[in-house]
Formats: sequence, structure tokens, C-alpha cells
Amino acid sequence: MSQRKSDTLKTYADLMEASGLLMEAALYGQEETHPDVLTYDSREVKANTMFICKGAAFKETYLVSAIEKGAVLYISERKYETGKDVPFLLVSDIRKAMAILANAFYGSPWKELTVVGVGGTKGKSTSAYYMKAIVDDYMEETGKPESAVISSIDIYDGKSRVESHITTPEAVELQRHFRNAADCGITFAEMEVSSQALKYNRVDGMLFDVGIFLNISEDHISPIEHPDFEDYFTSKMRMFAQTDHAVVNLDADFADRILEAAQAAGDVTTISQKDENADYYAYQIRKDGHETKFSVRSKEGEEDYCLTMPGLFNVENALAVIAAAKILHIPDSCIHSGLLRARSSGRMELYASKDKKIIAIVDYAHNKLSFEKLFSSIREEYPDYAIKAVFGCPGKKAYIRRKDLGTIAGQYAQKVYLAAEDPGYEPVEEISGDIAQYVQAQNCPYVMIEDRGEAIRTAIEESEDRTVILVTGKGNETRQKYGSEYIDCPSDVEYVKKYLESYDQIHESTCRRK
Ligand SMILES: CC(=O)N[C@H]1[C@@H](OP(=O)(O)OP(=O)(O)OC[C@H]2O[C@@H](n3ccc(=O)[nH]c3=O)[C@H](O)[C@@H]2O)O[C@H](CO)[C@@H](O)[C@@H]1O[C@H](C)C(=O)N[C@@H](C)C(=O)N[C@H](CCC(=O)O)C(=O)O
Ligand SMILES: Nc1ncnc2c1ncn2[C@@H]1O[C@H](COP(=O)(O)OP(=O)(O)OP(=O)(O)O)[C@@H](O)[C@H]1O
Repeated sequence: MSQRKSDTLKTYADLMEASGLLMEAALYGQEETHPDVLTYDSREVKANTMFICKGAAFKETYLVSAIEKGAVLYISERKYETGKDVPFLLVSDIRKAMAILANAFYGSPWKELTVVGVGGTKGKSTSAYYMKAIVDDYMEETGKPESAVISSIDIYDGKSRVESHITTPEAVELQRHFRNAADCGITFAEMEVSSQALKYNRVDGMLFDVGIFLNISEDHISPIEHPDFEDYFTSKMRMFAQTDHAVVNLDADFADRILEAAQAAGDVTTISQKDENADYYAYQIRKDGHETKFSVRSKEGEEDYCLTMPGLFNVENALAVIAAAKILHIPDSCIHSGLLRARSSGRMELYASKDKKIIAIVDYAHNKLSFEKLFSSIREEYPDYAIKAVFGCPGKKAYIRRKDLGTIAGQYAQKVYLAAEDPGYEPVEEISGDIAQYVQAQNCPYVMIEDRGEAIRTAIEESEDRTVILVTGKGNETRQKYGSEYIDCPSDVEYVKKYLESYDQIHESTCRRK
């Protein structure tokens, strides 16, 4: 929440009228009041606040509290009996209204930034951080501040850098972050654009200078996300209508339909690892130790690139941001240097025992597409290593993952360790039992160990010879959702480091005794 000298209540009422959303207004002589806070959370309300009443779990007591704390206007889809002449605007669609108000209140700050949006089912965070690495090398070269980033990992807007708990924030926070960035002299922002963001109007009213669309596979189907795949897909396609330059991956499933939707953008640039006619075509993808090298052919000629972050599937993400960087005329030197150092926290973070027998990779894969890409890539990158898997599934959502992940892990792994992964209101052993049936169907041994630390420790300790242990689904997150609470806990990265260190101590002492 930030404070600004904004327009008057009358201006906001006229804005709602002009947008066709206004059903009723009463300003009770406060027309010329200048509110200087906009929020939808009563806990943030202070004197002179515009308060938005929204949410499935919204309660009238929140409005009562907001008024007591100094709200000078409330915007809502229904009228409340406040017992006082509190100015209000009744609107037909609070989410559309919230985005319009946020853009007006913060002065459409996205216009002062070059904004790259990344959409798709898998690779959004990784691609956003690849883009950030490239852009920040360019910012350093030109003496400008590092770019802002809005992702499911963290949010940096020039004023603060915080761990994120949502992929794309609500319009009020989103435009506030852009306003903070612009006010700090930042000129670039990368962000993830989730399907819910597009469905729930969080990014309404703004344009993406470049809109990357990576891939689509079934995910986020549940009562609180998308009722079905069609709703998920059509929500994601909405990004193109607010995109100047679209980057489309021709290797994605449903590429024809994506390309058709992309015509809504100003122009379309294509990428591929299969279709040589793509604007940017990647080929000769090869491993060199932990590094991934590949060549790219475009109308400008041919160039070689190198990723030091493992995962052959990351070539897709790198190719997308190479195209975006070229569209934005970022120098090639920054593209190469950015990709060389690019990391995405909790994505393909590789740790090894000193004897190199145990490789543990912490990754964020948690759906069918990312599991297929991850396990097949690791099989190809480490052909003479056994694979073990440590993971779980969240409670009360995306149920299809239990079959998908259990089947895929069971196909590739020597053993599977099923642990807690944001169980929410569901007992962990029920979730693990659901997954286990599919692991068992692949004749793969498994064990259920609720505590992730214990599961990781056991997997490492039980590994005698060359083994890659894939610890997936939580990345660097430092909390687990139990019930409605988020309980702090060590991250998978911390557990892996801790138990590899123990493994090294045990094996070093064993070697010394021999
Ligand atoms: C289904 C969904 O997207 N819900 C989001 C939505 O909830 P909501 O608008 O229904 O609000 P609510 O939290 O249910 O209702 C409580 C309302 O009362 C207000 N309140 C609450 C307490 C109080 O004391 N005073 C007060 O005023 C709250 O500010 C809120 O507006 O707005 C909330 C913020 O206001 C989000 O936290 C919440 O995300 C929930 C946690 C969620 O799970 N969202 C997921 C589905 C999501 O959005 N995921 C996507 C994609 C993820 C991916 O790509 O993997 C994402 O972009 O993260
Ligand atoms: N281009 C890709 N195609 C398939 N899988 C990928 C791709 N990029 C990354 N992955 C896998 O998906 C996992 C999640 O990657 P990332 O966090 O970048 O995607 P995301 O779209 O932000 O995911 P989410 O929407 O779940 O936050 C990675 O840890 C990796 O296992």
C-alpha cells in the first residue's frame, strides 16, 4: 500500500460510470475529497482510504472495520447498511472495477516501464529470471537500476524485495509495484502472467511490451482455479489481446490454436526446436558437463549459447527470452552473459556429494508436463545414474497430479519417497496413498514419510551408488500449508545441503578407516 495525491471521489465515480460498471453512487457531499490510499484489505485501511469490498470470503465486518479506521469511500457489488452516510459506489463487476481504479489511482505506471509478461503452464518463473539476468546485465551496462520482477518466487519493485505467495498479484498490488518501480527510476519489469490473473482481471488495463507464451498442459483444474481445461486455455489466451510483441513456442501442444489467438497481438515472433522455419530455431542441443549448449538460427544468422543451469527443457525457456531480448534490441553480449549466470531459485538447483555418487536436484516440477520433461531430461543427462524421487501433492486441488506424478515417477525411479506438499485440510497419508497406487502400478518401490526432511535424509542415506535424487514441488519455499495455516519449515534446498553434508561426513570417516 502506498500513499499518493490522487483524483477526487467524483473523478472515480465518473470513471465507473464511463466504464459502464456503475449501478449506484452516493457521495454525500464528499465529491472533492482526495483519497490517498487504495486497498481491498481492511487491515491496511487508514484515514482517507478507498476500500474495495471483494472476495469469496469477504465479511461485512471488514467494511465496518474499514469505516471505523477512516475509509472515505467503499466500492462494492452490493450495498451495506453502514448506519452512516458513508460514500459508496455500487458496481456490476468488482474485479473489473478494481483494475480500473488501480490503474487510475497509481496513474497507469506500467506505461513508464518496458514490461515483459511470461505465460504458459511451465517455465514462467524460470523464463522471468532468465529475462531478468539478461535485462540486468543490460541495465548495468547502461548505468540504470536493476529491473523489477513480479513472480511466484519473489517480488522486487525498487522499494522492497519479498518472498511471493502468489504468481500474479491483484491489480491493486500489481499497479502499486509498478508505481514503486517507476518512482525508483526502474525502466524494465518482468512478470509471470497466470491464468487466474487473466481470468480474474488482475492485469486488466495494462499492455505487455513483449508477451511470451511457452506451453500449455492440463493443470490448475479445481473448484478454486479453473472448472475445466477449456476455461484454463481460453483464460491464458487472453494475454495476447494486451500484448504488443508476442513470442510463441511452435513446439507447444495446441500450437495452431495458440498461433491463432496470438494474432490479437501487435506482431508474432515464433520459436522452435523442431521447426526450422521458426523465427528463432534452436538446434544441436548438447550437454557439456553440467552445462547445456545449443545453437540458434534466425534471420540474423547463427549463434551459440550456453546455460549453466541444468535441465534440457530449459532450452525452451532460454530460446523464448532470446527472442524477447532481440525484439527489445538488448545487446547480444548481455543475452549471452545473462543466460550464462541465470538461475531460478528452487528450479534445477543441483548439489552433489563430495564423492559425486549422490546428485540431489531441487526442482519445482509438480505437474505432468514438468515431471515428464524433468525425468526424461535427467535420464538423458545422467544415463548411468539411478533416479530416486521425493515429492507429494497438495491437498484438495489438482487431483489429476496424483495419478500423473505417481505414474511418471514410478516409470523412471528406482524408489519413490512420498512426503507432505502443502496438504491443507487433507491428511498427508491419504494424499500419499492416492499417489502410491500409481507408483506401485509401475512396480516401483516406495515409502511414505510425511516429513520432507526425513524423506530427503532417508533417500540420501539409502543411496549406495550413483544416484540422482529429484526433490520436487517446493523449490526454495520456506513454509508448508497445513489446514489454512502456513507453517514455517526449512526449504528442500536446506534439507538437501544438510543431509549431503552428513553423507559426506559418514563416507569420509569410512574412507579414513579403510
Ligand atoms: C481463487 C483465488 O484466486 N483467490 C484469490 C483471491 O481471493 P478472494 O478475492 O476470493 O479473496 P479471499 O481471500 O477469499 O477473501 C477475503 C477478502 O477479504 C479481505 N479481508 C480479509 C481479512 C480481513 O481482516 N480484512 C479483509 O478485508 C481480503 O483482503 C480479501 O479481499 O484474492 C486473494 C487476495 O486478495 C488471493 O490470495 C486469493 O488467492 C488464493 C490464495 C489462491 O489460491 N489463488 C490461486 C488459485 C491463484 O491465484 N493462483 C494463480 C496461479 C498459480 C500458478 O500459476 O501456479 C496465481 O496467480 O497465484
Ligand atoms: N519449458 C518447460 N517445459 C516443461 N517443464 C518445465 C519448463 N521449464 C521448467 N519446467 C519444469 O517446471 C518446473 C517449474 O518451472 P517454473 O517454476 O519456471 O514454471 P512456472 O510456470 O512458474 O510454474 P508454476 O506455474 O507452477 O509456478 C521446473 O522446476 C521444471 O521442472
